[in-house]
Amino acid sequence: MSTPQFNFGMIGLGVMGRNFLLNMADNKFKVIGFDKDSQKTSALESSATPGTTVKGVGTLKEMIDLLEIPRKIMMLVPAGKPVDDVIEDLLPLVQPGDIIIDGGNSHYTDTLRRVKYLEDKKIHFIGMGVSGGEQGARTGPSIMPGGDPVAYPVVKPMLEAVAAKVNGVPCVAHLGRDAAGHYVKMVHNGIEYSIMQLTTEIYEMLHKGLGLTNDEMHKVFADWNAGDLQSFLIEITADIFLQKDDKTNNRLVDMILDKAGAKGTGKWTSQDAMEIGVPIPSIDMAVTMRNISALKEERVQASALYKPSEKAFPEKEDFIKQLHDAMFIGMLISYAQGLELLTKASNEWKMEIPMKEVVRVWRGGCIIRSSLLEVFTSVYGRNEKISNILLDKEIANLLTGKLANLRNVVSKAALNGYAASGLMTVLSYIDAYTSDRLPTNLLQAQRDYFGAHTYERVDEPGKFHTEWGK
Ligand SMILES: NC(=O)C1=CN([C@@H]2O[C@H](COP(=O)(O)OP(=O)(O)OC[C@H]3O[C@@H](n4cnc5c(N)ncnc54)[C@H](OP(=O)(O)O)[C@@H]3O)[C@@H](O)[C@H]2O)C=CC1
Ligand SMILES: O=C(CO)[C@H](O)[C@H](O)COP(=O)(O)O
Repeated sequence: MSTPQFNFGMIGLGVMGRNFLLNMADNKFKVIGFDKDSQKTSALESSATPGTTVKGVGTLKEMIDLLEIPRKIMMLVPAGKPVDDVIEDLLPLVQPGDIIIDGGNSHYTDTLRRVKYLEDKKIHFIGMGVSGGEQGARTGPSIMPGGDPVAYPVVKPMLEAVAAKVNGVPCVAHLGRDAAGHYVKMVHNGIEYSIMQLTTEIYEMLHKGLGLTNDEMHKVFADWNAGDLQSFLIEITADIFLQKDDKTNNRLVDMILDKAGAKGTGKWTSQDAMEIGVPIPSIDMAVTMRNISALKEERVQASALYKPSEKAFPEKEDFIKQLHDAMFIGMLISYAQGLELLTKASNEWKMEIPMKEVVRVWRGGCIIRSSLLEVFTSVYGRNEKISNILLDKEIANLLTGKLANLRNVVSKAALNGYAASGLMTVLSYIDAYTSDRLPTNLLQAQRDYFGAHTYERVDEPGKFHTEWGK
């Protein structure tokens, strides 16, 4: 048996695993990697920074023998069966006290099951969200671990070393019990879906409505990124407009088919929100719009039957300002809905998620990092138990001044045939959430009429039933 000399092992050396491991090596940890694709394993060492200690091995047994005890082994493999396969492969090799980390986008219920399964075998299991994509994993991701309170302090110094830093503080924290880390990452992705959907709607109106070129749209998004919309997603959107296509010399964005892919985290966010009754319509709509985008052939047929082409908007500068405000409110509402889901799911599923830490950890490294997260950190600093950040006065002030512009954008989109479903949903959500009397009294009357479901009254407590029409 070889002398254990390595600090950390990684299984899965694809986009995320390879980069995360090289980041660990850059931070002076001695690391070892394995992938079932032997080409990825052999490519690992040659991509390491000179002077760092990185080893690729051909079997898990070699990795296990070379790791110091307790072993710290992370996997970044696709969610689902591959995670269970890796666990089964590891079980005959590891020993009680060893730590396995799943850093992929696993469904939180799978993580709960795995925590229990491995607990019985005295193996620590940490479900951990990682965000930042390829570049983030290499230079500093946002890291969202949860679960095992005994194992976390053991890996904490390593995670703090590789995480993104904001003002010198690492973007990692223990985010709650059991599967909380994966729950937080799931909702992070739901928010990501919503913000991305909104940017597509703004793009459509800038491009088709105002006739802006890619260069002009680059400038709009770059300007926005220099102001109160500063965020990774606005920044990369600005970049995307400049990218040339190698094959045609057109801009690449114009050559990409309008069919969105999805790996599932957005849908899971919506499913869980429905399960526990938390309204997150902007995230739901973003999932729905990806589904509509996938119906390309049907859309082409339908457009020949129904669709008048979108009309141009006359006034340019004013409308760009209105679009800015619509995007700002949309981004804020995407977070508000996701954060409310986290707050309520934390209670429902007893995860003890520290909300102030969540928004702090999201400030750097992750796909949804933005300057708004600084504002939310202050909101949770004032009241960590707040159920929805819209109930905070500072947030209300930020939002109300821009609301008229969102209304203008939504009404122009509707009148001119733009499918701005995300922005429309944002506006309806605000109007409903801030309404002290919804028309739901009529709905309750209908339920009682046909099903004797009873209703409550405005003037008296209790449940009532009426023999309607008698
Ligand atoms: N890409 C991204 O931006 C992000 C991804 N994630 C999540 O991280 C995880 C990994 O993603 P990503 O790196 O993009 O995926 P990749 O497909 O690029 O890499 C996964 C690697 O794991 C290997 N693998 C699969 N099963 C096993 C196994 N049983 N033993 C050893 N190796 C195995 C795969 O090999 P093979 O190809 O031969 O199957 C592949 O090389 C996923 O859960 C993903 O959702 C999270 C944040 C961002
Ligand atoms: O986790 C991520 C970013 O945070 C991954 O990039 C994920 O794949 C994005 O989700 P989808 O593929 O469904 O768009």
